[in-house]
Amino acid sequence: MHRARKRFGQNFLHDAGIIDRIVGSIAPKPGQHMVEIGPGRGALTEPLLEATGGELDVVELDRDLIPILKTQFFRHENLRIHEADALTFDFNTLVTDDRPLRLVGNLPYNISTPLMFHLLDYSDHIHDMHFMLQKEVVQRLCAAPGDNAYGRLGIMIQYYCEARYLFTVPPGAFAPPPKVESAIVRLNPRTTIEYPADDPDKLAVVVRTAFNQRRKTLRNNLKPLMSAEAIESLGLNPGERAENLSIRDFVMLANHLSRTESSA
Ligand SMILES: C[S@@+](CC[C@H](N)C(=O)[O-])C[C@H]1O[C@@H](n2cnc3c(N)ncnc32)[C@H](O)[C@@H]1O
Repeated sequence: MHRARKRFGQNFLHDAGIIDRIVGSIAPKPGQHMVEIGPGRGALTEPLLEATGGELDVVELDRDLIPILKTQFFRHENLRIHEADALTFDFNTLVTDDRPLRLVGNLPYNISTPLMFHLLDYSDHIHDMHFMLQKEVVQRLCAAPGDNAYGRLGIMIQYYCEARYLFTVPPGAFAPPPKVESAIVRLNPRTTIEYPADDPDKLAVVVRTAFNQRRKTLRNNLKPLMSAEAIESLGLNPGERAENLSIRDFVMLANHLSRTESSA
């Protein structure tokens, strides 16, 4: 018998109603290229295989789960089991035709943020991603300017993806139950970025610096990068706080930084 491992963030789904609701929101169809990250003991794998007509890629790190999955799904010859760390896995190796990937995962909470950033590298090949995450993380991913949860994570992810909070999942849906509530998020990589940054790395720097001390103004937080006059010249109020700026505002600040640095 496989014992749930804390190290791998193993909280297995066992509530049939919640599993149905998750798969219903994903709405997988035959012929689509679904990929599940962290299949665990197969709670989502089974209905995903059923919906796609038997084709699925899964990426699982815990090597003790691999033989269990192989035994459980031995009839499914189009289930491809990859024993790998999703954080370093090259998702391009799964792209073998013109079908975009649809990613699904009840993710270990400790890897969720780095994993989402890793997956952004493949966004050209991804149609959508549905993840179960800690509720607070989903709130941050989907937050709008002015929300308490609005900050670095939401801005950087929403720059690349549309993010939607689908629903909350209580701890009792898992065995063992986690200490916190969870939620399902849908991320759709944008086909075109409305306000592109000249250099996305500069956008990351500006956002990080602007939120350095949340209660402080742009004038104060951005001092190491630009003057209050420069902020004003972009039509922004230096007395404003970062939490009230739109993604477009951050892009303007980042582009100002790239342009002044390249002309210096
Ligand atoms: C929260 S459990 C979910 C299991 C199953 N999908 C479910 O819903 O019951 C997370 C799963 O991700 C796996 N995992 C943890 N870290 C991983 C990583 N870096 N790469 C791939 N899988 C990982 C764990 O072993 C576990 O099976």
